[in-house]
Amino acid sequence: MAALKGITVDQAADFMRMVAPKPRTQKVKLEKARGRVLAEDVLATRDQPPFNASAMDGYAVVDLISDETLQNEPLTVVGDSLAGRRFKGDLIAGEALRIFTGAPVPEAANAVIIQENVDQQGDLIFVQPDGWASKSDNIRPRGGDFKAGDVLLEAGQILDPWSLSLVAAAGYDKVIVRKKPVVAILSNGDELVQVGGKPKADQIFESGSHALIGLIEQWGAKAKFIGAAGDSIKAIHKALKNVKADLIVTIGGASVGDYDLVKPALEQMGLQIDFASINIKPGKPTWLGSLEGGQRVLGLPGNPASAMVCAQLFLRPYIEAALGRYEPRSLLAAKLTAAIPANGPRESWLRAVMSHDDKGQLKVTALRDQDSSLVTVFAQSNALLRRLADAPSSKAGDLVQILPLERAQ
Ligand SMILES: Nc1nc2c(c(=O)[nH]1)N[C@H]1C(S)=C(S)[C@@H](COP(=O)(O)OP(=O)(O)OC[C@H]3O[C@@H](n4cnc5c(N)ncnc54)[C@H](O)[C@@H]3O)O[C@H]1N2
Ligand code: MOO
Repeated sequence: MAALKGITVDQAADFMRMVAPKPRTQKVKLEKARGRVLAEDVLATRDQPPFNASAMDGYAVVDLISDETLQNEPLTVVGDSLAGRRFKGDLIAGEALRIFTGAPVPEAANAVIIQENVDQQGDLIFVQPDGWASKSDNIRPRGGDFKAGDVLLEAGQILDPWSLSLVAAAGYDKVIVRKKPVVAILSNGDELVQVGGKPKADQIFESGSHALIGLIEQWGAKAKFIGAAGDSIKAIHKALKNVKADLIVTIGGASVGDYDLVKPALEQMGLQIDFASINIKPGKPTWLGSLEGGQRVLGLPGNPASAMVCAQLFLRPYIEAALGRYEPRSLLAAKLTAAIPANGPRESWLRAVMSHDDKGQLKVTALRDQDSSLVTVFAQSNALLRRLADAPSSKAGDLVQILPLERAQ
């Protein structure tokens, strides 16, 4: 494909989905499966519960319930049924079975009377006058939760704690999930010092990778941090030469400055550019290319907001596609709390704070300073506010589109 310059946000996101590798699968133990994407439907192999089960502690009885004349007669307790150990035998009219929550109910029994409604004297029980249960009361029918053959979870679903419990209830100790795509990250710039190091007067701490690694893992991929390379073709080349990953992401050095050396370094590795920039603010210099042999590289700009907005909009769709999840961006409508000016020619994604008003309606405030270098502003925001290219100004109360960010994970 010819290199595309200044493509739209939607074109770039679609392109990222298109070049993502086909989903691969692996089997994992259930205790390692949280957050993974199911690759196959999970089918129930047996009924749950596998027998009619008592919902209460009490006495299982045979149908006397409709026959009020017999309700004053005592019943003879003939045994007990415990959760995990059933009563071997059945009941007939006039008999009762001591039974506990979760225990199998014999075939002939059709109600469980809770023990609070019963007086027991030796082997006999007397049901209090208003203590009779109605038919089937307090019995959970076999298969009431799910039946053998039911599709419990579908391929493509993310295994969260609740769905893991369902997989366990169905008896599986392993599940087939989509393999995590591997995303390698290289930061670049002589000015960057890793946390723990001592920055010189003209240096800053490297921070971008810390957000990026977390986001990549939150989105279901495996992040591999290569480190920070200085501004030299040799250092960048060396850092990326033997990297094995589905995608390499570089942070910084994406622009046109004399020391933006990522692309020149990769040219030695046969770099072919897919697109060289995107019509977006922040993040215009974001680019994509592939090396000799097909290794794809996504170049994110160094400014923290540019890197994170573009990771959200372009890296996430790549990861989702590699996990077999084709999810449209889920934008919500929110009411502006304060006016925003007309937009320029680049589609903008403003760092913003969303919340609900007292009527439960979503509202949003664009943060005041949208300079893409500000880590504090990004750290405060919980949504991105989308402004189409050349959008006119909007006033307080207007509805705008927002993309919620999944914070606190
Ligand atoms: N003449 C032009 N200059 C610039 C243009 C342009 O079109 N013409 N584009 C601007 C835009 S837009 C952006 S965004 C930046 C992106 O530039 P780079 O990707 O080359 O980023 P750097 O110059 O390497 O860094 C920018 C900024 O971010 C800091 N940084 C870099 N990496 C990290 C990191 N891992 N952690 C924390 N901070 C990082 C770096 O120190 C710089 O301050 O270019 C504009 N210039
Ligand atoms: O587009 Mo740059 O990303 O303005 O900061």
